[in-house]
Amino acid sequence: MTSAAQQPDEPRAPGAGRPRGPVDSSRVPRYAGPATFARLPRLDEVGTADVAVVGVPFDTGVSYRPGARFGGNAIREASRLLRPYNPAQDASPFALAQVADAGDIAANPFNIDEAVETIQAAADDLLDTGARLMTLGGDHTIALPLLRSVARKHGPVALLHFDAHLDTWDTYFGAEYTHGTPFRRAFEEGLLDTSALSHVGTRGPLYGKKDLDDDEKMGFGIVTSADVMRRGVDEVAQQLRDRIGDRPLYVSIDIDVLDPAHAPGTGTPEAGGLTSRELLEILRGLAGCRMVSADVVEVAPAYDHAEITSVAASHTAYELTTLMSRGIAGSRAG
Ligand SMILES: N=C(N)NCCCC(=O)O
Ligand SMILES: [Zn+2]
Ligand SMILES: [Zn+2]
Repeated sequence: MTSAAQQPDEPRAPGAGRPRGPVDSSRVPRYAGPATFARLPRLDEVGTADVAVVGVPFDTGVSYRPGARFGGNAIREASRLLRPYNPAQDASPFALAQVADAGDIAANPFNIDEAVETIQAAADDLLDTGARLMTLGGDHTIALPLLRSVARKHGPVALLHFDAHLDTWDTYFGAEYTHGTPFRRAFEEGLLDTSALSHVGTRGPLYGKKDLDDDEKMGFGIVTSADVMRRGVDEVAQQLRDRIGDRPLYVSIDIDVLDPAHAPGTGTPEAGGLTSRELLEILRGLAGCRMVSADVVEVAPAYDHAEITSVAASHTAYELTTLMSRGIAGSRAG
């Protein structure tokens, strides 16, 4: 049996009342009960949310190790230890806005085209309620339908892409929808504001120099993993903020942006990555940007140890959620 502290309150009318926060971990042990993100209420318990945390258990687009279909639930499990006040941003994200767990999108694992359509339709439905999305992947293929959905609402968006990889390749085995190609498709479809596209944490071997030439022609700027080390997180965050300005911003975080020491549980690991401390600090430096939705992808728990990767991913999603909640509270205050 669950305790009273886990029972839903009365449903919250759209836009009304105080946000319902997480289960109180001083009353109900944090390891008890179902694992929603940060022990927040389910979306159906609160009716409507300012930020909807949604899982996309889909990994049919991978080119190497499979298993990111289990990433969302691993992040939810690891997120049991998150607490309601975020000192690094001096904010209580779940009090500033209603954040709720919208469950998983049921994407067809045997048909990528159909899965991409299903993911977009589900994202459209959530965005149409007025929510911003905090998506827990899934492999990086899912960024394409998410960007389609966000661009349908906001027009072409600024993109901040944290990843070891460019993910602007053309095709694999002739396939257009894969985890290495979402941002080329998004560029071709006009979903991106090409004056504000950045990769952060890029590193590792490529197929050829042309990969970089193509990427630059699409408008991307690159802050490599070594750049972050040499220049430091504050300068990097400042440069990113300047580039983004007040454009609607989509943030896509492939957990393999972290060094394999910080994120072993992923499908295409590359040496020489960011530390989790660097990633979290750069994200905190984005306060004030108009982040309209975000994803954390490529967590593959089968290769993880001691939840290293899913803990890092849960804190990453927590910082992103805090940024969105602060933005929502700020725009409410006028
Ligand atoms: N999006 C991720 N994680 N990886 C893309 C790697 C593509 C490749 O195998 O070359
Ligand atoms: Zn990657
Ligand atoms: Zn990626």
